[in-house]
Amino acid sequence: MAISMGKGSVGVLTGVFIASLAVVVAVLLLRTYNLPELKVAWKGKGAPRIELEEDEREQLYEALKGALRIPTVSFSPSEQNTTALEEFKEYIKSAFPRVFNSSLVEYELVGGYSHLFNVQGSDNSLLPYMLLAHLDVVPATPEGWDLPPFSGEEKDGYIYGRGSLDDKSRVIGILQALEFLFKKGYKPRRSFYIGLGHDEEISGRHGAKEIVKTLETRNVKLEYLLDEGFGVLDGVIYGTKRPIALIGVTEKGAITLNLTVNSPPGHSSMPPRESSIGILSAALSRLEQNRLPNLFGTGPEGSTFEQLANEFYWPLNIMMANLWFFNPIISRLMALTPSGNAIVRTTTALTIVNGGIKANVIPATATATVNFRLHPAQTVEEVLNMVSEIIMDERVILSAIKAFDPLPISPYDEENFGYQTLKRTITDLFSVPVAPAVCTVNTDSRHFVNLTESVYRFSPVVMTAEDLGRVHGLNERISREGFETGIQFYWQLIQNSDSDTVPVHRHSEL
Ligand SMILES: CCCCCCCC/C=C\CCCCCCCC(=O)N[C@@H](CCSC)C(=O)O
Ligand SMILES: [Zn+2]
Ligand SMILES: [Zn+2]
Repeated sequence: MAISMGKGSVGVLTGVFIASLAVVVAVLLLRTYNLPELKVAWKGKGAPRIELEEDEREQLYEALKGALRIPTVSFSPSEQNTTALEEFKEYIKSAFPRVFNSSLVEYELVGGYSHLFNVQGSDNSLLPYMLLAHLDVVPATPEGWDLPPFSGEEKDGYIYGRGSLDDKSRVIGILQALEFLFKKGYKPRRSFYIGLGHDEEISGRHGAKEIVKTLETRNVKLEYLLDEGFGVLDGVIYGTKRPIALIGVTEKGAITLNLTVNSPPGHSSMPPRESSIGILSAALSRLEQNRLPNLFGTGPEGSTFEQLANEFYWPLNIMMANLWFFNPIISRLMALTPSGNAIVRTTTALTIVNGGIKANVIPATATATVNFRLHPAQTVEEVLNMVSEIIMDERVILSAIKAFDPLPISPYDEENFGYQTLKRTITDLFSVPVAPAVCTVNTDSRHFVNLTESVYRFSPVVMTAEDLGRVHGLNERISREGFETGIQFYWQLIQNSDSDTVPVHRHSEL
């Protein structure tokens, strides 16, 4: 049936189309002008800044350098440098005498090499909080480094060493801040714990997990917990006008999946039509080619970009403020870079492959390992089902050797003490916008979810994209200034956490 329209109907339709377009544009603009104001001023005074003497300043750099010289390497899940872990124990005792000798501190060793400090506050009606860090590091050999990775040497204002970012600077930073606080006569009002794990790089099984067990037997509940995270990102998020602090309010889940293919072995002169290596390779290729779905906006990453909309240059600011409309474009743009892709979906990384023993032998077995990092909107079960459907080959035997769901989303509303205290401390010190974010890597904090719903991940340092590449990479280093600012952060955070009320901010021009 042919549909005919008169001139009048065309005019009406055009009018309706233009009016709808005008409404959409008006809504977009209105939402953009109503964006939350990120320049905040806080009611009441925060903790004052630390004033350091020159000798104290030198002392803090030396404390970090000494820690970097101890090679507390976690080589594999079954191999750690235990001599170095022993040495580290003695080292912190001598570097921070006030912390270890204070009558306000109960100290204990957990899991052999992890450290737990309970700092007694004067007001037992306040729930304690916890600062978490880890003292083990990933391996490093001197090749490719400007200065040896375990020398703690300094060049052009930067202290080099494995662990200078991840995570010894936080271990030393937290202890140094407390040492200075005790030196100035500080007595906390709110109790707090410091936990220093010794095996975070190999899952935290004997360190963080044992600390959790210890606290659970004492029925400890925490107001909030702070662990390592991405920090203040400078030029890392495409299109932003200035550095931005991201507080990790959740962590992606993970699956380590082993793939095995068995086939009859034999002489390479008479190969079968398909070999174990061929079948495995085809499965791996299908996994890499068929990425898991783009889920941008279904997890807390939507809040990150909406809250930061004002911080993007035009036209990204309008697009971020109106994800309900621009989601399809933004999600595709994000997927173009590895770091953006890690935010929008469950990622698939082929990490280990093995097969064959000799050039003229068809191997009986080929194996591979694939590491998935789960988007907050997916579960282990869903991902494993999708993976089976993508591989679609029963000859490939799948076995998950490690799997956990994405971590719960910690509260980041205006009523939450931990989030707002962190936010206040960050804005006072760094004067940058703060937003909740998904942490795309895993931390020891994931073991603590039964002790508090308020688990946050944030490292108090400004990081460029180049700096991020140094974490687990070559020439890991921290600037003198960056390290001192980090200590300042813990100095202020510990004092701000003494409050019994949630910090209140008012939107204003700063
Ligand atoms: C005085 C304080 C100074 C603060 C300086 C801190 C600088 C830290 C900057 C960035 C750190 C980035 C955080 C990276 C965390 C990486 C965690 C990680 O790799 N986890 C592993 C866990 C392995 S468990 C088998 C992972 O694979 O996800
Ligand atoms: Zn770390
Ligand atoms: Zn690490």
